Amino acid sequence: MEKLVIEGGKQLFGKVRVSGAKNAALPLIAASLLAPGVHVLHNVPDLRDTRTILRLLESLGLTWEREGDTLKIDGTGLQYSEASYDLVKTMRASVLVLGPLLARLGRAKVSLPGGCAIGARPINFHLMGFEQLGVTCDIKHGYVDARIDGRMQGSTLYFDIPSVTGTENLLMAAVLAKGTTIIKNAAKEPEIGNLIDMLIAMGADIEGRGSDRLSIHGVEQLTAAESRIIPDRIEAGTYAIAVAAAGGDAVVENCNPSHLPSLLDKLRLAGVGVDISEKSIRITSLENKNTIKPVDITTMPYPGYPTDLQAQFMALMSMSNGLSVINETIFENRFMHVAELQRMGASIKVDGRIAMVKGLGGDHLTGAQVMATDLRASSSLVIAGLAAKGRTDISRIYHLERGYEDMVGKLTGLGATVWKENE
Ligand SMILES: CC(=O)N[C@H]1[C@@H](OP(=O)(O)OP(=O)(O)OC[C@H]2O[C@@H](n3ccc(=O)[nH]c3=O)[C@H](O)[C@@H]2O)O[C@H](CO)[C@@H](O)[C@@H]1O
Ligand SMILES: C=C(OP(=O)(O)O)C(=O)O
Repeated sequence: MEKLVIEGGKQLFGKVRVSGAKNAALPLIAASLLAPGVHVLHNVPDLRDTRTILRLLESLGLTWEREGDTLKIDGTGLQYSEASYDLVKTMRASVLVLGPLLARLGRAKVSLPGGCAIGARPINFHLMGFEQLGVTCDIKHGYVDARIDGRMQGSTLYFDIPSVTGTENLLMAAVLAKGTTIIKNAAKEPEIGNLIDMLIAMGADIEGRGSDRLSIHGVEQLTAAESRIIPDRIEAGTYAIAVAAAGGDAVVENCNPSHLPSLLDKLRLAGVGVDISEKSIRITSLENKNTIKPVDITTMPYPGYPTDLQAQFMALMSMSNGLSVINETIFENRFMHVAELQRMGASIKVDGRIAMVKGLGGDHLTGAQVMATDLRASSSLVIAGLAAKGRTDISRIYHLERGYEDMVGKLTGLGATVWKENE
């Protein structure tokens, strides 16, 4: 297994280019199950998770080829097969094949993902939605066995909590259903807009893009199309926070600042320089390094503060000059990074879903041996390691590789001293 080593304490300068979004690439790749022919996707990041979903598609009879960041997926050879536990346990988003398989074959058998380090993460909303469209879903031997004779029938669905992959799964099911499906309290994350654009390019009829009420008028068939994955807002936010924490002056390029309203506001409140243009964010944190102000955050569905940037902001707040309160409302167990940040000198107390962070100033963190527990917990340790004095060794970086393309190369390009080593 590999670990990541960082010699901290260096400010970051220059430019870093953001890759395509993991959380958009996964549903768009799954959507290629919906129609035969060659689907062309541009700006696809090469990540552990995108490789996993492509292996899953291969197991269902699809073929694909990659040239640079362009992926061509041939949806013609689709045949019924199970999505096995071995694949699903490494990536929960594998459940995204359920909707398209039901739409095209009327049958899907997908391993239940189970919980993960950040929470229980049930998929009851997905299953309830499919059942309302006429599907029978049985849970047997750890698998969801879902089937319907003929086409699904459009219906009105309501989510108790807006679920991102739930909305995506039901969108992909409803596009080929008979009649109209309405999804109320749908999630509004930009990745859903990206999926809707792809589905419309394939011939789907969807209204309400960007709102929490989606109307999907089912069509009889879809055709393969060409789409582009949006920039990864979480990767962009991670590098923006990294520059704020380590200090420096750098431009996060090829991103969409309008997808990060809450983070950019919070960084400004923390005293960090934030200048945005259409496709880039310049972060300046030169004199500020020792005067980061404490700022509270509460994670919320989009456009609220994203849970996927909570751990990274906590690393920054541990270097502020005061008390900040972090309220995690989305996942019940997303504070696994706290104990590791404490090993680096952070002062954080957790009470249920609230973390109280006592910032001890910009020069307080010290490098340590720490362990990554999930994807974003890992990136918060990277941020702390960049800002800390001395050497930080982060083990289990396979978590990081699920969602960050070439992080070592990108940080090195900003002037950081960072490398991978065998453990
Ligand atoms: C691949 C992908 O896009 N992953 C993202 C997606 O995950 P994911 O789609 O799994 O997260 P959801 O939006 O579904 O989860 C939101 C909340 O709803 C709950 N819930 C969800 C579904 C369900 O059937 N029952 C239920 O109770 C969850 O436990 C959670 O508390 O959105 C999360 C919230 O922005 C992000 O952290 C993940 O990075
Ligand atoms: C939680 C995340 O991903 P997933 O839903 O794939 O676990 C994430 O991207 O931070």
